[in-house]
Amino acid sequence: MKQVAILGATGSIGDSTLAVIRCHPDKFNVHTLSAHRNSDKILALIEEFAPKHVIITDETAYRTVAQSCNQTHTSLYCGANALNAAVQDTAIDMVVAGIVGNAGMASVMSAVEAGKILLLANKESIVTAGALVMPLAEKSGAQIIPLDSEHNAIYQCLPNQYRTGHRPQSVAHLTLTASGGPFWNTPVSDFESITPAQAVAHPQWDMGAKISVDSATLMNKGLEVIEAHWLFNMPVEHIHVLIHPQSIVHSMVNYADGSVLAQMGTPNMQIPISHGLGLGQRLSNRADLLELSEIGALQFFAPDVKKFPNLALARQAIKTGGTAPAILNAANEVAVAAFLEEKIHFTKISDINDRMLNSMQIEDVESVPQLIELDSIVHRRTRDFIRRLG
Ligand SMILES: NC(=O)C1=CN([C@@H]2O[C@H](COP(=O)(O)OP(=O)(O)OC[C@H]3O[C@@H](n4cnc5c(N)ncnc54)[C@H](OP(=O)(O)O)[C@@H]3O)[C@@H](O)[C@H]2O)C=CC1
Ligand SMILES: CC(=O)[C@@H](O)[C@H](O)COP(=O)(O)O
Ligand SMILES: [Mn+2]
Repeated sequence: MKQVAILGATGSIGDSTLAVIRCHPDKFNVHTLSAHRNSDKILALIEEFAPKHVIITDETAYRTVAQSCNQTHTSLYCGANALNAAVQDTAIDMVVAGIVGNAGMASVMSAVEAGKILLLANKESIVTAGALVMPLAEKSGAQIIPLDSEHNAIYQCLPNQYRTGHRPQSVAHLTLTASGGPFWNTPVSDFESITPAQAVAHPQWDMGAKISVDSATLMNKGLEVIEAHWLFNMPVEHIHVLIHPQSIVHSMVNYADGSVLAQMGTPNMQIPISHGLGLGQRLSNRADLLELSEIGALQFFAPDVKKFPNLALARQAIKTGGTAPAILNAANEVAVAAFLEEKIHFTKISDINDRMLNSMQIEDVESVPQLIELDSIVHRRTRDFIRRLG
């Protein structure tokens, strides 16, 4: 029986992880859960799974949950520091990193430091702190298994026993597929009027609001190029991107002999999560099975980086190195939140990212406290910049 901690249990990754775990009560025990603000949902999960530890990072939500929780088996804790400590519990075998944004970085580092099996969905943490996370995993023995569908696909197409953080032998390049989001076919002249409701309506995947907007601006693919750089130790020039609107081929590995291995499946996160939780065993789940005869044709196109500048900004950031990806990621978090709050137009997201990436001093990445401080500096500057935009 594997003891599992699910960080961000109330989100979309949390939902998909728990859906797989419900299919295998003999294999997994939900040891620890975390939530931020969704008190009703975490109360329902406490009732269903009776986890040993639950961490609520938002204080108000913690108080609400503490007043209503009558599960005697469960201990409740409040705040980010409690979360960082909880993931190091020696009883935990696997940590699912499903918190959205840089808020998940410290808990990812903590799980890696403790040598856990880390099932990584929270791409922002590796974008920001890849230079710290990967060497720490090497030192602690932590096994990092990507859940992000593209990176999980690549991981599945690499030889058995492949360990993340090492440059895979005989690989010419990696090909990340991108759905293109809801607007890859929309004329750029219509971008100004895109609403948050239109941007979060992803054509293929059912996901949280932030990643859905990132998919719509192609920043998600930019973050994924940086994520692939760290996870597979690949130079950015060897990480290609192809628009594939059907989201059936989740990514590919292009080997030196011309062979291309791809992983396919319906667009459902239960599939990569089952693969991660299974550690080599194929676990059943509730995702629809792939019927290629119903899909008909699979299409692939080159991305248009003029229309979607975020993809080029991400490549620039990783080539620049140091804190550049952290700055880009933090600026993007603020810009996406402002777009969702209808404070800025859709087109401003990449403008703001460009401005922040190209106006701040780049330093070497040295420590988590440095990155946390940088994150709050970029947040403040980006908010100020947005205020000045009017
Ligand atoms: N959804 C998907 O299919 C995929 C997601 N990912 C990545 O996985 C991560 C999660 O995405 P997704 O599940 O869609 O996001 P959601 O918005 O659906 O869920 C986010 C989770 O993070 C918690 N959370 C939010 N803010 C904080 C905070 N400040 N501190 C601690 N916890 C917080 C939320 O808690 P609460 O709801 O209680 O407030 C919730 O549990 C992202 O990094 C995303 O890029 C990667 C590939 C696919
Ligand atoms: C499910 C998943 O991994 C997402 O990151 C997904 O890939 C988003 O779709 P896009 O390809 O549109 O960014
Ligand atoms: Mn993805």
